[in-house]
Amino acid sequence: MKKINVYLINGFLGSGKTTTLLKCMEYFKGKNKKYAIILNELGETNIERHLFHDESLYELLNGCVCCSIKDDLRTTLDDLTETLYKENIEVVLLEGTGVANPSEIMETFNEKAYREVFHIAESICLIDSLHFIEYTSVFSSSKEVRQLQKEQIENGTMLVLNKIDQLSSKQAIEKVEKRIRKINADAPLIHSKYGNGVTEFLEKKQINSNKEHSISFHHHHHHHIKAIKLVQTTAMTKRDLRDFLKNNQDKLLRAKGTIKNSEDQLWYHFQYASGLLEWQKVSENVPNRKGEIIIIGEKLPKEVSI
Ligand SMILES: Nc1nc2c(ncn2[C@@H]2O[C@H](COP(=O)(O)OP(=O)(O)OP(=O)(O)O)[C@@H](O)[C@H]2O)c(=O)[nH]1
Repeated sequence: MKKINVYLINGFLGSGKTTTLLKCMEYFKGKNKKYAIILNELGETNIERHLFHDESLYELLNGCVCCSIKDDLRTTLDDLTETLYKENIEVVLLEGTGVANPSEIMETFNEKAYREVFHIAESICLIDSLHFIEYTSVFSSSKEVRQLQKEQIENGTMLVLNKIDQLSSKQAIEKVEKRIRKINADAPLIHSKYGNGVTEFLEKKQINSNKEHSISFHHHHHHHIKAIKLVQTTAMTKRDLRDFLKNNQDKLLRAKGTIKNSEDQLWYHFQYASGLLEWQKVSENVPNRKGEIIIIGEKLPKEVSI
């Protein structure tokens, strides 16, 4: 039986994984290939669920805990295997958490039971061009963060230097590339803005070969990045949130969520990555909606309130 092609989308927090996943979904839709999505989210709820309508969606919600992800993934893959053929699913798109080591995921797919069904077609590693140097510098990042990024890049079969629009000079791009190449000298590398170019690469590759390639895993443990989920119980203004993020910027790597703004009583999704905060008005109406904020960082206190 023909194996199901799996596309892993990894990369550090805020590097553009979801943006790229959405582009991949469009691509496979255009090819009339049915896909299932596996989201490996931090925190207990998937904040980005609203981006995925009517899709075959599976969620791994405890992804940040080293190793427990394997059990979660096995359960998901067992469920998925049952429905794959019934629903004619040909492709699986899996987005890792920004802080998971992709080798855990690859190792699970490589177990005998799953190897017979699935084939990892590509392990796409997104890199945030603007912050990569900072995130891998001994002066501005922790050992855990550096190690994690190294593992993600080592395990990529395709490297995507994303957010290239944020780098102003050729020299800056070369510096990032040089550092990436020290970690992974062989995988093809593309420059990208908002995940553009990834599907074109996949298309070209598919035309050139249908051969299976073997992927080796590089695996280390131990990182102390954690996610905290906050439920919004009291009214909040956009400014409250902005102040909170600003005051905690040294500890925060990423935040996202949905909140009700007490000024106009409207709901907003927000994204905070690399120090930048973006808002998007919520269009869909969900009865009894609750505000939710996921913050991800190092050295976060046990309890946080905004
Ligand atoms: N300027 C710029 N912004 C980008 C680019 N790609 C993505 N973004 C923005 O960066 C933010 C994070 O992008 P996501 O696609 O959510 O990143 P992610 O890797 O899925 O984030 P996590 O799931 O938290 O790890 C969003 O606000 C995107 O719109 C890019 O190429 N350039």
